[in-house]
Amino acid sequence: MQLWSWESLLLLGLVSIVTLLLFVKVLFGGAGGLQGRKAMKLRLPPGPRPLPIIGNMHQFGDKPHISLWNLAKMYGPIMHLKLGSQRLVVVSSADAAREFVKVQDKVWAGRPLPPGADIFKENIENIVWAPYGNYWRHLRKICTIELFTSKRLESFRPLRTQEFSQMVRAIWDDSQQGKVVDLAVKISHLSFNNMTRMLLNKRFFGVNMSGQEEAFRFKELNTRFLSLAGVIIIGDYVPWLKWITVVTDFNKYMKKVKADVDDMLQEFLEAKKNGKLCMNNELQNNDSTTPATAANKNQNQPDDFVDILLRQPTEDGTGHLADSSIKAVIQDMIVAGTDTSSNVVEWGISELIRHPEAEKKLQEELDRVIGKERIVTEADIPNLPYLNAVVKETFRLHPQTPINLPHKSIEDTTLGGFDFPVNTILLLNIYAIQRDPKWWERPEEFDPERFIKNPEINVTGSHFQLIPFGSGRRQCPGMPLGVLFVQMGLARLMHSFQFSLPATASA
Ligand code: HEM
Repeated sequence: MQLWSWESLLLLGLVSIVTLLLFVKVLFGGAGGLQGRKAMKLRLPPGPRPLPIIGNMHQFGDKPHISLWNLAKMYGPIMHLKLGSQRLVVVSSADAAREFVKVQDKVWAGRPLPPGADIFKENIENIVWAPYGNYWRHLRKICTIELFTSKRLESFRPLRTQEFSQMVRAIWDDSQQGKVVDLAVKISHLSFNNMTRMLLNKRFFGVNMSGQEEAFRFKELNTRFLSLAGVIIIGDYVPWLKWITVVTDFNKYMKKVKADVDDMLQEFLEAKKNGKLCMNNELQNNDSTTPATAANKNQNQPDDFVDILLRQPTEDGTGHLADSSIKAVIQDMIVAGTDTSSNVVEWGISELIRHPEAEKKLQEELDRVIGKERIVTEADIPNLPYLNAVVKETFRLHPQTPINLPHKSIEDTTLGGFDFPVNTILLLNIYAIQRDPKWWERPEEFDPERFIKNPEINVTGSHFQLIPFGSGRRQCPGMPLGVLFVQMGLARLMHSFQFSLPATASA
């Protein structure tokens, strides 16, 4: 099935706009309608002039982070735009970001509805899209005190070690057989396995795995679902153009993807409840890093996330978390936590290949601290400053959400001398912030040394010039896991292999 791009929807929308433009102009008297009069009283930030009906939608382009960055160079770090009738504030500097998500953290902790929410007409149960309120707070609390504690993450350490060893082994085996190794696929499967083992105690990809087809289907469905989250649906912003998604069958497509993902998650949940989802022992027995017997495997198996979620109460304490909420959380973790993490490792490797002096330096550090006789462990990470610098520099140049997930104001507010009515959408241009020459010398260059000189700058959300996980109440709850995955991914790969460009390729 073809995925509809927002451009094609926009094109269809424009056709109808042309025919209706005249009518609307007469009806609302140009900019003098109620919206217009209200806007005149508000002190709004500068920004490009919106067109009637579509607002600034045409200025987003196919790389909105770049288009918005270019606009910010003209209009400043706090910029006002419109998507249809929806107000947006686009923030492109670290100082302004601090004001919005630290000083006014709570005011901007809302989320707009996800794309196409109107098509589904269901309560939103995902953490990612849940409105700011009791339900979202309850799920975040479960994340903080149950799922992402250091103790819990530590309990999954042997499992992560196994998965990393399996990846290294698979790359080695393929290369020994003269096969072309698709590193991106290997890292992506590793990330998926890592996550599904933590979530469901289920491993999808790898040698002798029976469920490859199921795995590809699940992963493909999730990828489709993720791509839908980034689509701009014209009817969400121009309500009288909702019919476009009906005539183009786009709403049917969205419903089908959502239903397929839901069916699959329901299957996993049922299997889990009936004790039918279980790791096979083949991995354990193949792995040289963990002493293995069938008996100690079951004994050592930590509770997975679904085990924990099944024990959680509802937010009002009257029962257990509904299946629909548990499925939404599983989906959040897979969609938000797998490709994001593996993409950063892939970018890190590609930057190191293009900068052989940095690759050499990292390998010398690994050889000096770990040596050739043992593998890198998570306990080694604090002793690897150059690795940490490479990781931060990769997060800086390659943020996985170049424009942060949208936030929304939950009340009227004033900031920097500007007025923002309730329900204004906030977009942080992380890409622009992390390349701002005010903070970064030669910002386009991959240069881990900048973090050797300033080791105190980190990604945890208190240095606003580096916020790949966002900051404030809505900050990524999976950050500790994401960072660990990238650190270990780069360390294990760089400790095990020498990467270089083929003689015919250029950096
Ligand atoms: C390198 C890896 C990752 C990156 C770069 C990343 C980045 C982000 C960013 C930028 C946000 C939006 C923050 C905001 O709205 O201000 C976010 C939200 C979120 N992330 Fe991550 N993330 C990563 C890994 C993970 C992992 C491993 C998980 C879970 C297992 C996860 C789960 C979530 C969830 C549930 C949210 C929504 C939070 C909310 O709305 O309250 N992420 N992530």
